[in-house]
Amino acid sequence: MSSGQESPEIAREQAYVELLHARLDVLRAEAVERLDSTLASTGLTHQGLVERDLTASELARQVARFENVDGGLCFGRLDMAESPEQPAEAGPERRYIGRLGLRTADPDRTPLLIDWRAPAARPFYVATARHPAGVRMRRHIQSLGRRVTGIWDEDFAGTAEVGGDPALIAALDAARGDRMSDIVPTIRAEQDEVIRAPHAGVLVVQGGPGTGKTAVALHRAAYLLYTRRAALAKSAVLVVGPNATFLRYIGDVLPSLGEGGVLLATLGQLYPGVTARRPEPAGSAVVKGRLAMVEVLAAALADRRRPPAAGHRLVLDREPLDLSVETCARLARRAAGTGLRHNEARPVFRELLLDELTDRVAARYGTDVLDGTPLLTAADRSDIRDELAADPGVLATLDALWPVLTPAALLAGLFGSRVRLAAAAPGLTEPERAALYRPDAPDDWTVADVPLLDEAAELLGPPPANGPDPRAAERAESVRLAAEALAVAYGSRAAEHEDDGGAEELAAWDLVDAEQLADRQAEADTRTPAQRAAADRTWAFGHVVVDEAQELSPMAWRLVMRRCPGRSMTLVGDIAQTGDPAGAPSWAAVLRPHVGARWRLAELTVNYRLPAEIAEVAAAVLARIDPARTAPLAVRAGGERPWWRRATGAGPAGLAAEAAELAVAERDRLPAGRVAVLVPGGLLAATERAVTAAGGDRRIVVLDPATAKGLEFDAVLVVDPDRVVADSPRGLNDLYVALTRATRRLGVLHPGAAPPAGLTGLVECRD
Ligand SMILES: Nc1ncnc2c1ncn2[C@@H]1O[C@H](COP(=O)(O)OP(=O)(O)OP(=O)(O)O)[C@@H](O)[C@H]1O
Repeated sequence: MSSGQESPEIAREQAYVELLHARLDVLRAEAVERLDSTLASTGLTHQGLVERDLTASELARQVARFENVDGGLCFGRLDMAESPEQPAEAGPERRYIGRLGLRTADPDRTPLLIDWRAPAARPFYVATARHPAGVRMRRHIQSLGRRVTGIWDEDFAGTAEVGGDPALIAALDAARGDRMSDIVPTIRAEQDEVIRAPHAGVLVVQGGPGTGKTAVALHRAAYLLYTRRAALAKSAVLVVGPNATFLRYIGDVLPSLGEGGVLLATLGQLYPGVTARRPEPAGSAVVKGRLAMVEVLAAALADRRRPPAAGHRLVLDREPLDLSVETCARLARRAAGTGLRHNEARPVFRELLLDELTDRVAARYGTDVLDGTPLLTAADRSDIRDELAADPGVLATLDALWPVLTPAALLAGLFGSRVRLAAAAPGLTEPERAALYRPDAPDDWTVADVPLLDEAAELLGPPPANGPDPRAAERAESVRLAAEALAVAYGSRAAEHEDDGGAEELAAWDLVDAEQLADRQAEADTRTPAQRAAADRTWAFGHVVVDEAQELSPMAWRLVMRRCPGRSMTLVGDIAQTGDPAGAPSWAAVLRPHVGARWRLAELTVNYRLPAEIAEVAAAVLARIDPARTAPLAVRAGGERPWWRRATGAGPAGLAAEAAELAVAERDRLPAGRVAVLVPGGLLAATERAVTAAGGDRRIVVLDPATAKGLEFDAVLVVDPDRVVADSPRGLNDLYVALTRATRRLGVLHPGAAPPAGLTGLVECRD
């Protein structure tokens, strides 16, 4: 690896990188200027305003893209082997690889930088000495901001070093911040294959901790947004993560690759209008996650339509009219028989009820004594029906026998009543029903309630609309105007396309159609597709990524599958890390109900997070979870042995104080980076207090293993491993998660006299 200013090659690359930045600066300045003048335009007509908003949001996106890729713009170079197609005088082809594509401003529009996702960049990731993929020399370019700090060449013509990768090792050895970084300069071949896999269908990416599943899933999202821009920019990509801490951790990766427009959400955020904050006892989460809840909800709905035991009485023209249980049940059966969802079938039930009541009222007038024909004409009957339709008693009857229901009302009604639970869930045991019973705060939801609300919304359908939409004509006019605006925007599109031509470009006319645009304009709606998707339960995402997918319950899978009817999905996870008792026992079991056997499995086998010494400790725990599973291979050795220490402090407060002291010492050993104290849930509050008292700062975090899932830290202290295991039916998996979070140092604080059971490879620390 060459480094330092003195190398002439570095100076040459520095000059090229400066040229790239100069081009990027020009493009950014142009975009900013166009954005400013677009926003400053005034006195516009309705159509002009629509056009302005459209252009402004597209330009703002471009500016953000240019700004986000500024650090580490170019990270590689390929010198291609000579090919017969290449004119001899042109010399061998040279490609610079970077975070986006750039071309010269002249009419030739020669490529200056190739987007890492373009096909032309692929050899950078897959070329090997044995299969050079047309590459003669691959160069890794390291930089700090705009300054080139080092280069490293792999010469596939066989004269220089091949193997190892200082750029990768430097990336892995770097201190961790509180945000994940992108890995575009150092993506490995097995990861590249997953990233560029065809978009269609369900792809499961299984891999042990630290194999780059999260990184790969996010880069795959960026890749799909690049290659399928037109479709995905409209339909948006959804990334589902296990908790808010995790989403914050990964939140910078896509923007650093120049990709916004992706919705990151936890499962608890996937039902618009609900924020799932209520804590959930483990027992009820398991029951709520079971597939049996589909039938429970359907039975709860049927229960809400059950006729009263004594039938239903209403008063019409001061005379009582009784609907027997059989009559009510017959009407309900016929309405349900339409196959419509509950709220959608209400107008049908209403018609049936009106028919029944009209017959009954008409019968009061009797028939002609001579020929037995009804005394009322068809017109009379029609008048009676109209009067009945407006009668408050009839409306009350409709509400009693076929009420409009919201998902929240159905669920709160079920959980709030032991009687309703018994009627709807006879197949559950008494303790399981007791776990669901919740009489207080009906509108306070848990994460496990969210898939149930979604299921209920599917059963119920939207509440019925009343009459024709008076705004229909107004809207039709808006759609017409918006279509005109789009046509203008399309006609005046910039000729400049800065990518290497390998993918479709994102443009306004790809993002919206006239109808969407009209909606936006009518409501002054400047939301992106991702923002609109977040507010719409029925949104069909173009691609869905689920991280830590092993944690989803069967009910949660039903919700996620509904968000992606096209089944273009990337599911990443590790069955050995399943901590949620409602989570996945195997990928096949999880996916069978939704896609049968039509899914592909890709495995990642190399561990980029753990040094070999820590990986060895974790591997022994993995063998206890499932002896058939192979631990991923650590890519580097750290040189520091994981340690354990006997806790001497008395009780939880003593243990917490000792943990805090050790955490502060770990932090002080590290020049930069972060320390995590991973404790059983019951010790969280005490340890947080103790860390603050011991002089903790932002570089020390206290978490339970479930929240630490997916995260990583320079040093990790696992407190009371036996209790971590004992705390949950999948406690060993939780311990495995806790032991696999450290990039450099791992310590264990153990209250017992003997060394921690089942943790091999730790050295005792006595000082
Ligand atoms: N090719 C790579 N180049 C540089 N760093 C990498 C590479 N692949 C993975 N990493 C780094 O390894 C670490 C682990 O990656 P990631 O969190 O994606 O793993 P994971 O498989 O999702 O782990 P877990 O199962 O524990 O959540 C991250 O710091 C990531 O940036």
